[in-house]
Amino acid sequence: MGRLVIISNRAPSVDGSGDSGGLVVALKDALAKDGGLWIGGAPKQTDAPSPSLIFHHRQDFDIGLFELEPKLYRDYYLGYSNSVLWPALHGRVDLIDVQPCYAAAYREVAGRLARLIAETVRDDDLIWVHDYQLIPLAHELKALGVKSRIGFFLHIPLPDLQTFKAIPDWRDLARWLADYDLIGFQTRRDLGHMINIFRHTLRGELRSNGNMGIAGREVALGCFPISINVDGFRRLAAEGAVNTPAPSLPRLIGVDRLDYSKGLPQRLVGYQKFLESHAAFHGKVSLLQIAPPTRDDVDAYKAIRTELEHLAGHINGRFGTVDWTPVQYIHRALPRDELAVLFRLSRVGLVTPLFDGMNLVAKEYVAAQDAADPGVLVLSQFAGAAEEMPEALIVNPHDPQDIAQAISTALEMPLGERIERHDALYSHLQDHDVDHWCAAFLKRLVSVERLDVDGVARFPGLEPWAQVG
Ligand SMILES: O=P(O)(O)OC[C@H]1O[C@@H](O)[C@H](O)[C@@H](O)[C@@H]1O
Repeated sequence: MGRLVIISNRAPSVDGSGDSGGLVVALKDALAKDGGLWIGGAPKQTDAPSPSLIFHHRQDFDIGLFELEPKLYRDYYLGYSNSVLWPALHGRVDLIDVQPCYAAAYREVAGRLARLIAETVRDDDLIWVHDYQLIPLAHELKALGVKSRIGFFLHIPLPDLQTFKAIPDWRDLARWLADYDLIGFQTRRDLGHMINIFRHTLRGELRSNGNMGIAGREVALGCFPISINVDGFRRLAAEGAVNTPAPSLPRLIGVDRLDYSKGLPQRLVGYQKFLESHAAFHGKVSLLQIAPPTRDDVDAYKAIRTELEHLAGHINGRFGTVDWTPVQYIHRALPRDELAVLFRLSRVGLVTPLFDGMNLVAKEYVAAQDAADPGVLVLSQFAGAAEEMPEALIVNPHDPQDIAQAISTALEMPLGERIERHDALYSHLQDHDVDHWCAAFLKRLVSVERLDVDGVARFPGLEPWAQVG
């Protein structure tokens, strides 16, 4: 039986430190099952990259690191990945920065990485590629004769066809995506966009089994909403809260990387509107916004930071008193256990991105609550999480009045209604935690029929994966 091989731009740490959140938690168990391998970028760049993967053996799985030169990395990561694809796929075509060296670096990295991977994978390995930084990988691997099944999961949104076409290389991207055996999306929204893009670009035909026929082969598509370790996060919050005093005022909380897709200025403007129209709450509520820095070297990120800091200062200057600071703003990351407790002790969770693949903060906020006295989640209609969390207060993040209204509804919501909404949200999460996500994707990847090229279904005997979870 083959191994599970995960490939992502960032690799987990080689010593297991910092494993507590995100993708590593999600994939660790599946990887540990049969001696899995995780291939990802080395944390540092070098002028003399190693000509092969650098392997590290961890107790639970192996890690293979690839190295890149600083300029190539910049053009591939800050450039094409985060100055072209990230804004475009988040619908911010106005922020796309097209430079010829970016696209070339993006392809170069995928090509180089494919050569390193081809040296180590076997036909019966199951390859799972993650996210927008590595879209051309299946194409490159197949060109090198790699016969493993290859799945891809897009963690961020896929926009509609017109927006997608704003990317200069949109045809290539569509073709590269069509080289995967299975493509997974966070939402039905994104899945629908992919079907439309394949139809328009590659004359793809939707089959009755949900796959698409493209140029003589089938590409399986599916919706697999990512999640968190629900029980673990609930325990972290409950245990940590035991010795933490409750805040003196009911608190609203927001936790987001300082990214323009997160709708942070719009959120503050909504809060400002709320304060304008609810004088009774002056001095009686506060907003804690934690916004750790990210991709600081990209201009669009510098601009959003300036805008947010200006707004926070403006609101505090306008409404604050000697005893009351309406907005507390923290521009650094806090440890996960501290965040869990802050979520539990906050009356309202504000998750109002302008466009988001999923948004796990929404799920963490719900998991962290005390079921007997839960807080209320205010959630953007454009977060992928909104498809699964209709019992949140759903808002339009572009409409400050809507945000203001939701804040006041949340603060005034009776206990019975808070419990009812939380119960519904929490029980859905319990049935759809991160293990469920991982198992569902792998089960589907294993079951993909590969009748391509020579008309023969390849790679039988991978059934054990279908039992994950
Ligand atoms: O650029 P960074 O810091 O590696 O972050 C990338 C990640 O950012 C996260 O916000 C996205 O949800 C992931 O999909 C993405 O891969």
